[in-house]
Parts: sequence; structure tokens; C-alpha cells
Amino acid sequence: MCRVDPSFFILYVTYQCFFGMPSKRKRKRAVERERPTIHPRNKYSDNPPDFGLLASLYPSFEPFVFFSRDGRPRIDWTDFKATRELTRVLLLHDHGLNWWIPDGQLCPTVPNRSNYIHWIEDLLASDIISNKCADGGLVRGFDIGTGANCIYPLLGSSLGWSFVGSDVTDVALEWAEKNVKNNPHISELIEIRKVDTEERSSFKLESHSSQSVDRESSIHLSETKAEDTECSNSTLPELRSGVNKSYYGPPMLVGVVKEGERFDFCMCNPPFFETMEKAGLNPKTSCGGTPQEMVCPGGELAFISCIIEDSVELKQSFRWYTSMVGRKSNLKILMSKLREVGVTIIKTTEFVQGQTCRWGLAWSFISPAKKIISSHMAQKNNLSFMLEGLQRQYTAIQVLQSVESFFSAVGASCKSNSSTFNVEVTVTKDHFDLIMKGERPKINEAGSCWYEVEKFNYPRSLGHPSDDLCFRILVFQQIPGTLLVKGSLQHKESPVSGAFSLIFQQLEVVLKDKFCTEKASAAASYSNRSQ
Ligand SMILES: C[S@@+](CC[C@H](N)C(=O)[O-])C[C@H]1O[C@@H](n2cnc3c(N)ncnc32)[C@H](O)[C@@H]1O
Repeated sequence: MCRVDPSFFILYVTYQCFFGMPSKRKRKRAVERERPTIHPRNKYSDNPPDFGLLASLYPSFEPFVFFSRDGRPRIDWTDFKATRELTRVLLLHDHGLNWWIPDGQLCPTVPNRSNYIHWIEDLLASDIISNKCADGGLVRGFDIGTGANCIYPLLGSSLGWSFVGSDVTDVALEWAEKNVKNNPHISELIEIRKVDTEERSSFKLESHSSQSVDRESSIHLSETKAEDTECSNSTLPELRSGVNKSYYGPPMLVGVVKEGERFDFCMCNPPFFETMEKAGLNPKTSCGGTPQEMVCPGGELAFISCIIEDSVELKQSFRWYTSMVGRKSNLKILMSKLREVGVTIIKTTEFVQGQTCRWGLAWSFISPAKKIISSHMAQKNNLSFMLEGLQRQYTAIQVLQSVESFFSAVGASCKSNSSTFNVEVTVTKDHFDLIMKGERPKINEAGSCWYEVEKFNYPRSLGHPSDDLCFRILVFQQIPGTLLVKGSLQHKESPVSGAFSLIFQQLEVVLKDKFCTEKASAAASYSNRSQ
């Protein structure tokens, strides 16, 4: 059976975009090209690997490269040795890293793993919470389940970060150590830590398969889909029951993190699947992956739920807790769980690769940097953003209607005037909470690639919770295909203008998702983020 990397779909389409994999339909490819696929700082964002060049530079890679009829250099994606050799030469050529894994171990895709690293870099640099490092000047990370490939510590330490990489299997620990030792320039920065599998008494490896079957039949999650479907109301209760499934594995963070240790973040590419059958999906690629790497009783939901539970105990020992999530329905469940346990911030991102998405989920127990919010946002009584690349069928009227439904969906009072193209809105604290929880029309749940949806608790420092926010949203036509959306807070010098900024950001994400082409909205999102 062919085994597939949990991030296989990202890999598959990433490589498809970059390396000219055997094509699907032309139209589909055109759509894929339109979609943002990679973090802008990723080494491969403008510079896809050149197989021909790599083959000429690295004789060991050459036998795996052949030329298709259109003259483009290709590799056979069903050949594990070819994908492993590609990863080896990319790490060497582009990151100066020596790397190897034994046959059958999970082979990481470099562009995809780099996306996660860059997202963490963004989190650490953001001013949402204090961006002071836990350990003086040095960023310190914890990779839960580093694998034999040790990919995250290797990539992260190339940015100067130090790492603890944990794992449970002997082969992972042995090869992760080897990969670290073979890179003396960064080996001081990485500690490989063995997780004591005896620690959680209920952990029994041999019971995995039977538990998997039980869980499989009880929640009917199909991992075989490349794309996640929306969670329908009828399946929701079943899925929700998944969150209560206990994790039957070895310790995750509690019991592995030492007394007094502090980290800036943890990260994790969890075993996504409940059974090996579900993991062995695609005959078109071979990226290895042993059951220990791919499968966990309860799948990623149980695994990440355990990280959440541990984070409640460890709280501020980590500035950010993060994990990759493979299914959108699981992302929603995990976000509800995070709200229940009282985290102060949740951030998500979408790693869009062609037709398929994976999600990044981050949370923290550190209070949002209130000073920053108040000084940065409090003066902003007038805000605006552009809707560019508007699809033809949409006009200012439709945008205005969407503004109205965005607010009326949470019960806020709205008075719209279609001749002056504005909506007057009054938002109470309860409406604010609902907007920040993302409880709004399902235009887009998690945002597009690199749209980051932040969840804040009500910024009490910005005003008394009983203060209502009264503001006006105006929509102006600029040039065909471009609209300007302006928001102005009615009571100037208001202490609630920080909350107004947060609402306005949410509105921006929703309108861009609904009305703009993917490319235009992503470009706008990048430019907004860099401001
Ligand atoms: C999907 S692999 C990820 C490997 C690597 N980080 C990557 O992205 O390619 C998951 C890894 O988690 C490890 N693992 C499973 N349970 C664990 C636990 N409780 N603590 C640490 N690692 C664990 C597995 O042995 C496996 O190496």
C-alpha cells in the first residue's frame, strides 16, 4: 500500500505548481495559478526549483530526472527514492543542510514545511502579544513529533532559532540525532528529546488498531478527500463528540517540558489519520510514512486536543502554541475547544496549495498587548480599505447589502441608505463578541491564504463594555472593478475606537473573500499586513 505524508496534499499540489507535475485539466491549472500558494518569504515563492539545474549540480539526483514530451524536466512522484533525493538536494542547495532518512520514513516537502516556519516567524514578529523572546534574544521553539526527518528544527535553526524536537520512536530519535549531528553549524541549537512512552499509563501501542476501528465507525470522518467539505448541521453533533475522545498516546508537552523551561512557541505536524488505511490515499506520490508517523487513535483531533489540554496546564510557559490541522471541520471543533478553555487569542491561517488546504492554528494565554492596541488603534476613527479586482457581477449596491447583512446577522441595528451608499450601524458589546467569534454569515470560515483571523477577548481597556459603537460604513465606486469602503466612528475621541478597528478588520476579510478575486484579495492582504 502506498503511504502518504499527512501533508501530502499540500506537497502534491505545491510540487504540481512548482515542478510541473503531470497535469490535470488546463482550466483547473489556470485556477491554481491564480491562487496564492506559498508564503511570500518562502525561498520558492518566486523561484521554483529547477530540476534540470539540480540534476546537473548533483549527480545523485540526475538518475531521477527525465524529460517529458514538452521538454520539461520531471521526476517520478511515485518513487520514494526520487522524492527523498529531491528533498535532500533542496535542503542542501537552498538551506545548506545535510539530511537523510531511512527507507519508508516520512519524507517532508521543503516548500510546504517552510510555509509553516514562516507563519511562526510572522506570529513571533507580530505585536498581538509582547514580542519579547522567552529566552533573552534567542527564539526558542518546541517541535512536537519531530520525526526522523527533523525538518522543522533544521529549517528553524537556519533562522537562528533554538529547538527542542521531541519524539517517541527509536528510529525517529536516532535519525533526528543524526540529522542534527551532520549539521555542525546548527547542532548546538537543537536538542532531540525522547518522550517517555510509559508516562501516560493508558498508552498501549497494540490497542491502537482496535480503538481506531471503534472511533472510525463512530464519527465517520473521511480522510480520503483532498478537499474538506463544510460541516453540515446533521454531522456536527457526531463530529463534536470527537472532541471528547481521550488521547491514548504518550505525553505531549506536560511531562516532556522540564520544570522552569520557557519557549516562544511549539509547533506540530500531527499524525492526521485514525487508521493506516485512511493514510494510504494517493497512488500518485510516495512520501513514505510509518504507522507511528501517520496514525494516532482519534486522529489529529485527539492529538491536538491533547496539546490544548497540556497548554491549559503550561499556560504561559509558551508564548504561542501552534499546530497544523488537516481538516477544516476539525479546525472549527478545536477553535471551540480553545474558546472554552479561555485562551486570550486564537489565530488561524490557511496554507492553500492549489485545490487543497491545510490550516495553521495558533493560540496563546498571554494577554493581547493592550497598550499597542490602544495606542495603535485608538486614534483610528476613520478607516478604509479597497475592494480590488471585483468580480463583474458585483456593484456597490451588493457590497452595501453585504455590509448590512454582516452586521444584522449578529443582531446589530443597521439603517442603510442606498442613494448615499451608506449604512449606519450600532453595535453593542454582545454584537462585538459575536463578530469577533466569527459568528457571521458563512461567506468564508477561515479566510483565504494568509488571511489571519484573530480572536480577541473584548478589549476592556478600550471602553466600558456597555458603550455602544455607532459608526457609518460608506461604499464608493473608484474605477470599474474597484470600490472604496470607508468606516467612520460617530463619537469622536471615543474610547471604543480600538474595538471599531477590530470590527472593521473582520468586515474587510469577509468582503474581500466574497467579492474579490483570490489574487487581488491576497495581494491586498499582504500589503495590509506589511503596513
Ligand atoms: C506526522 S509525523 C511529523 C514528522 C515531522 N515533524 C514532519 O513534519 O515531517 C508525527 C510524528 O509525531 C511523533 N509522535 C507521535 N506521538 C508523539 C508524542 N506524544 N510526542 C512526540 N512525538 C510524537 C511520531 O513518532 C511522528 O514522528
